Amino acid sequence: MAAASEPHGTRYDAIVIGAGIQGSFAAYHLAERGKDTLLLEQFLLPHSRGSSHGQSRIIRSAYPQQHYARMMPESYRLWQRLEARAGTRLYRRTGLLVLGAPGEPEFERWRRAAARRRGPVEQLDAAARRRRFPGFRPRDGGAALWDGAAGLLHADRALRAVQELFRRSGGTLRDGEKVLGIEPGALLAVSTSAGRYRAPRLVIAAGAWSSQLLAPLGLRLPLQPLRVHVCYWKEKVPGSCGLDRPFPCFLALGLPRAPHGIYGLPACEYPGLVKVCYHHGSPVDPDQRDRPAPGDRRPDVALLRRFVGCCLPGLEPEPALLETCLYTNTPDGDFILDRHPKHSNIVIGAGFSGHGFKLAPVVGKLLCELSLGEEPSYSTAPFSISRFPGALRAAL
Ligand SMILES: Cc1cc2nc3c(=O)[nH]c(=O)nc-3n(C[C@H](O)[C@H](O)[C@H](O)COP(=O)(O)OP(=O)(O)OC[C@H]3O[C@@H](n4cnc5c(N)ncnc54)[C@H](O)[C@@H]3O)c2cc1C
Ligand SMILES: O=C(O)[C@@H]1CCCCN1
Repeated sequence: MAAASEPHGTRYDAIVIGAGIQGSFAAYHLAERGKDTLLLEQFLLPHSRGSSHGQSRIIRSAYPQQHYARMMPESYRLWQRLEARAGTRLYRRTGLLVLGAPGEPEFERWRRAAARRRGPVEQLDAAARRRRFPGFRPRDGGAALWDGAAGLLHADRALRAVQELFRRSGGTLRDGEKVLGIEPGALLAVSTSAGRYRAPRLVIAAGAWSSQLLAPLGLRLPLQPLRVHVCYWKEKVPGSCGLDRPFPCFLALGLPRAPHGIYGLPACEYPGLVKVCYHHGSPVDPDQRDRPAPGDRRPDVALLRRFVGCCLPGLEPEPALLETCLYTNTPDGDFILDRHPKHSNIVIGAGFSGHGFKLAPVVGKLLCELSLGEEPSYSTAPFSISRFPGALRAAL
């Protein structure tokens, strides 16, 4: 059914704010369910100012938390379905090495989770790791897990594909249109820089900008936008660390000077350049992302130099390219997927804490189910707003 133009704003069945990967998947699921859906994006698409740009994101089943591991089989299936429908390749299998040290608490958490599930994640002894992956020279006495089905997702291409399918399912995508105000109610209203729209349900998936939209709705969530440096390192031997080489994605845990972990992916978006980054950043206003504070000496880049120099002998230990991206972190690193505590027809998807891309097909489905008032396919208890009592008090 086409959206109806009314004196108080064009009417839709659902409005989604934010055309990053989470909002785009939420909108796609709503449109697939026959809902006349409007997806609003403040920037002209494509853009690189949020969290979903670039050409590589890790996808893995290895997860220390059950609530994510349980969603991964369906997420892989939905990515496959998207590939088939869009007729484009989004997933490349590379495997994932999880590097750590026996007895180190974080690594043990991953190891116990892998053992409990008896799934696709196996232990790798030091000799096997050296033989199969000579490009890695981890610490003495180190240990490894191997997730053989893991790989990478082509992020920009995936975002384009899901937005295209959303449109093909009858959805309306309006970019370059910033949401300026939300009036709650049974039929809520959304005002933008270019118009006014009404709908009985709203999904807010505004990434690092979420707090700006939620504060006027009485909700103060502990969301911290972080500027993250994305560093690329040149192979010493051309072609040695590409997608077709025994150079998998990796995650190095429990490093004394890098408590949040260091990760990497084979050369993919730029020929000969391997992405190796620190899984953390510095607090930032998302509109000032590209203006680092004076005196910022990039301590993350310094620790990456040391890591590359000692553990990845096939790479030049100086970054060849540096880009920026945004994380939006919660204090516990878990997502927020919930209804607004006071306005139940407003659903929030936020705080993806640097690990949300792989799960976006399932996250979008959950946001769609929550906004349709249905029982979600997976328990959303770990993602609830009530785990932040301060936010609730402010809202009610
Ligand atoms: C460097 C980096 C590496 C990562 N690596 C991985 C990985 O390996 N694996 C993995 O699974 N995940 C990874 N992630 C995390 C993943 O990319 C994010 O969790 C995900 O992209 C978050 O998507 P989003 O839709 O919430 O946010 P965004 O992509 O930022 O989308 C939010 C959108 O809302 C729009 N918006 C905001 N306010 C308004 C408004 N008022 N009006 C209209 N539009 C608005 C914004 O412009 C933006 O486009 C990584 C992230 C980064 C930055
Ligand atoms: O979600 C992931 O798999 C990665 C892990 C390392 C940091 C970035 N995100």
